[in-house]
Amino acid sequence: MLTVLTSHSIKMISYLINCLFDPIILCLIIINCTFLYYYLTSTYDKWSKLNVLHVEPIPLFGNVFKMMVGLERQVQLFDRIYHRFPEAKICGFYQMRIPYLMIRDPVLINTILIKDFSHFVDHGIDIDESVNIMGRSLFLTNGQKWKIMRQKLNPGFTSVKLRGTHEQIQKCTDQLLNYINENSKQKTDGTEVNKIIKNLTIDIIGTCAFGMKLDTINSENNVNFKKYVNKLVKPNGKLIFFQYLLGTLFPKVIKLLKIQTIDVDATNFFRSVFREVIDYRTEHNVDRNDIAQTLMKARNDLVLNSESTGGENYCELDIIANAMLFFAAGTETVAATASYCLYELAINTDIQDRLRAEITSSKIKHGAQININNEFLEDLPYAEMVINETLRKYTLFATLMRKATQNYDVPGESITIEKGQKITIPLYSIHHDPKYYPNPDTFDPERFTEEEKSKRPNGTFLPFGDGPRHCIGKRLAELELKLIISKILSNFEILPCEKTEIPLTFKTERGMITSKNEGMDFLKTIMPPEATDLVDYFDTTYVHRSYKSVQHNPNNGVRLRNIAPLYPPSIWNVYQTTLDNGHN
Ligand code: HEM
Repeated sequence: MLTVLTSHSIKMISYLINCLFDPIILCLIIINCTFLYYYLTSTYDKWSKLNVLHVEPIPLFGNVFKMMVGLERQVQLFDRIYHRFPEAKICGFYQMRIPYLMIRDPVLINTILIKDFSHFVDHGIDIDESVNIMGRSLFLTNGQKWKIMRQKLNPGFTSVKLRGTHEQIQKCTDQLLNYINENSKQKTDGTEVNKIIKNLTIDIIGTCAFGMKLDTINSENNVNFKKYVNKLVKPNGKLIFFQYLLGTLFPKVIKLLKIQTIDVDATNFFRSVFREVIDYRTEHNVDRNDIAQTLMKARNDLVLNSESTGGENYCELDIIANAMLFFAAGTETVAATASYCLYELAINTDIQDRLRAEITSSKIKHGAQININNEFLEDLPYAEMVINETLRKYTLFATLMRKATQNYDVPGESITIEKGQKITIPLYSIHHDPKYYPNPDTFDPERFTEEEKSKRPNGTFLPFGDGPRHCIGKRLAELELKLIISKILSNFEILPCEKTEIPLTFKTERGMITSKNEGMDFLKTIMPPEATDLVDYFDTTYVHRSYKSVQHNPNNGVRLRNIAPLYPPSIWNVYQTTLDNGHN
């Protein structure tokens, strides 16, 4: 058998070699290669013609060779280009054969995102909606179709609407606390914080966007939900290969091939779930004033009655795509940010202590010891500083993207950005530029005091983007983050454990910068049982830890005096009384 195969292979190879020396075939190969070479490099003179500073491209790869062969991450590529021209407002590079313009100057960024937004409406990612339903979602739709859909969905994310979801979100975070509590009793070597917060965020979007109680944290019944959300957010080899690789080189061929790049089962699953929600709500006259209701109203206005569609056609799939997008965009992002934040709090206990003190005092001030209320959430300035610093240091998306939808004369420069030009705004690099953030690798919430913020130009802090196309879920994400952090810190002390990776290493997955070894995943959460009497007072274990350190530390008192100013007098008095009453 083997001999037969080998003799066949030899014949085949010698036939091919003969072909190669056939003058006609050789000629055809040379013509094709020349044509291909010309096609792949024909765009490479764009930036030199326009006198834009740029990185010299190499055939086929442009400037992304290192990234394509795995020698650098996407964020490193953009950072390399950003630092290559430190004085330039804009610079050019080539992603394979496509010329990109990087906007470096914060003032220009601000103008493009906000004042001159009408010239840069689109994200500029072309995904054929007939092969991937996500092409219909808000993130990927363009022009007028995006504008109308965004107007319809915006009302679901206003502060007033979100207030209506506090209770739902709070119930989910309570489940999280119970889970951590049980888990930390059973597992003493650390809690997989990131994993359980991911489940929590699925529950939160489930309740807010679908009006469903999923309880992913506790039950394995929701394997379907977990499975299909994962399919939406996990890297999809087919999508990367056909859409991003071949699609960049031969967009027309890929359009013709119509290869499905999204899991059809996931689409069908979300479709049937959303249908059930619609049927249930219609039948039972449920009007919950939540995001699900906003989606249903959009369906009524744009699909069923097709009023105010400005000539655009919408169908049921457009609505389902957005429900799916909320899961894809609203779960991993919040979970990763919350986990990074807890990681930093675990290794910076002074920040953890100060934050807990603020949470405790705000709870008492606003009577939110049992049920968190709106006044409490709005009175957490230090928590906002800590969250902003997390969003800066752990910028999830390396860049923002835009495409010029009209010709645009760059103010103060002799260059016109042509209609169709793709633009990159290097978020990560700006958030880590020592010019705006000295010692950028240090976690320092003080960068976000009002005074420090006023020293930086607009356009230097954009974790959610900016302007009319900024992240629609920004308020929801901030609300979730405050709730998650304040609930956890009120009940647990967070410490690094053996599995915690210090410092963290990173990778880029699905365009999102994530920790490589899930190193921020494992943290120790402790709630010593003997602290419960103090927990009654403060709903926190902070006092217990200080109290313990007082007990065991020969210099006791010193630490207490040091931390005293962090507490408002009311709390400090109770604390002292507790110690005086014999706990010391
Ligand atoms: C920490 C959490 C989050 C971060 C850092 C984040 C970041 C971003 C960024 C950078 C953009 C692009 C904005 C631009 O182009 O100017 C975006 C868009 C978007 N985000 Fe978020 N996001 C987060 C959470 C959420 C949540 C919770 C939801 C929804 C439930 C959500 C839904 C969306 C949607 C639908 C878009 C597309 C908006 C449009 O094109 O009109 N995001 N997000």
